[in-house]
Amino acid sequence: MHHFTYRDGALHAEGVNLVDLAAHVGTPFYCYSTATLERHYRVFADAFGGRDTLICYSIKANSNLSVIKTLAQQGAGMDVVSEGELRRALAAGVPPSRIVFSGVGKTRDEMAHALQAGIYGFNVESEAEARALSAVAQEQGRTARIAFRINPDVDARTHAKISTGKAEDKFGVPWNDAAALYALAADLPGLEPCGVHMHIGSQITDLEPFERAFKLLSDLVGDLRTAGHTIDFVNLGGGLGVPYRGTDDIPPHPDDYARVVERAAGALDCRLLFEPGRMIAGNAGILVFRVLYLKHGDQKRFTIVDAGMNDLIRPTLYDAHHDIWAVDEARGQEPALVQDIVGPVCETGDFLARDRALPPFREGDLGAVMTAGAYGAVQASSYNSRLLVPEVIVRGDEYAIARARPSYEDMLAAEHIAPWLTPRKAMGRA
Ligand SMILES: Cc1ncc(COP(=O)(O)O)c(C=O)c1O
Ligand SMILES: N[C@@H](CCCC[NH3+])C(=O)O
Repeated sequence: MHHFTYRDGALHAEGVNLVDLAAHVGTPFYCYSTATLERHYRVFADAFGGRDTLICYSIKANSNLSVIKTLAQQGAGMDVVSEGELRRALAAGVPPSRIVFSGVGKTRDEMAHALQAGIYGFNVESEAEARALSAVAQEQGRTARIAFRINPDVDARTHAKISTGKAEDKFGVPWNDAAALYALAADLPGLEPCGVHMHIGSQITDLEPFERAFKLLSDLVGDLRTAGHTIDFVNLGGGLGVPYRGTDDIPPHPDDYARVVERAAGALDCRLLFEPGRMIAGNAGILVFRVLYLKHGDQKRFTIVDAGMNDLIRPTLYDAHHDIWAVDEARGQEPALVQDIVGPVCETGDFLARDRALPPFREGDLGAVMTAGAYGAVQASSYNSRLLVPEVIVRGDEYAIARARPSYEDMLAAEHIAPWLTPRKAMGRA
């Protein structure tokens, strides 16, 4: 459920009319709903009511500081994958004790920074990383709480590019190596192997892979405890899918997901950590565009809009489907036309929708790409020297520009022409 609805003939984000917002901010822009962010966090948290949980919102899905702070105020911890994300979480006032650090390629500097900050723990993805973290912790005289990320070789039945728990994926350590790695970590100075982590992929719409993976993880915890390790938390990662096609592809409800967790890991007597990203932010954001031109090719009708693959790369990268709505309600009720919605970027793959029956947009119309709150703005670029897309957050009738569109001056000021390219003044030599 989200808070983007039609009122008085125009699409609103909560109480804010998107026609007015577009006039103030200019298009394209992302728009986030506070109420949806809060609701999704609550639905997820409430599914585990009564349990000792730490829900670490996965910042990579949407790392806007206002989004992070909105969730932190609900009690969310954060899952970060870089020093940049760690700094964002800290800047938004998230207590370090609620932050976990994931990722296959943490640098020693990043580890040092996170250790100094006093984070809850590290998800460690290789023996080499465990050794590096041990060395960094020793230098600082600190102890790093760690969970090895276990690769269970389970097919998450999602898009190949966002599946992370198969043996051929770069993530985690092989299931069969786990016992030896925990034994090693227990011997290495500066490490406290006290958790187990797993994250099998993203946009998962089927509970069965979760069930299989969590069961394996639970068995592993039993084995590790028998081997003498104190395991006080299990981190079940994120991955729960969201509906991208209106009401056609409703993924499992967090309550059903919670039942799977309970069945597989409920008896473990330890803290449960989660790292949901998309499930919290996906439906809380839209990308608003304006139609520039209409063009009828030999075979197709193209609606050329001012948002492109640099602003939202998911359709290009994963052939992802996003619903597209007209901001003008009346336009949305006219008979649909099959068309491609394409951006201005000079790439054939620059499209937001292909061969889709959509409203008969006209020049100047506003449209909204739905379910764009996760992996949207964070994956935007300035390809074709287009200005990085701004982000707006709404709460009730209020809105705030949470990240402003840079100016062309900002864009040019970030670069320096190599000195040898600027002709030197004549030195007065004969
Ligand atoms: C380690 C880890 N945790 C959590 C997430 C968040 O996943 P999702 O947005 O699908 O919930 C990801 C991304 O897939 C991840 O790599
Ligand atoms: N970027 C992907 C999700 C990646 C998940 C990261 N572990 C998407 O847009 O669907």
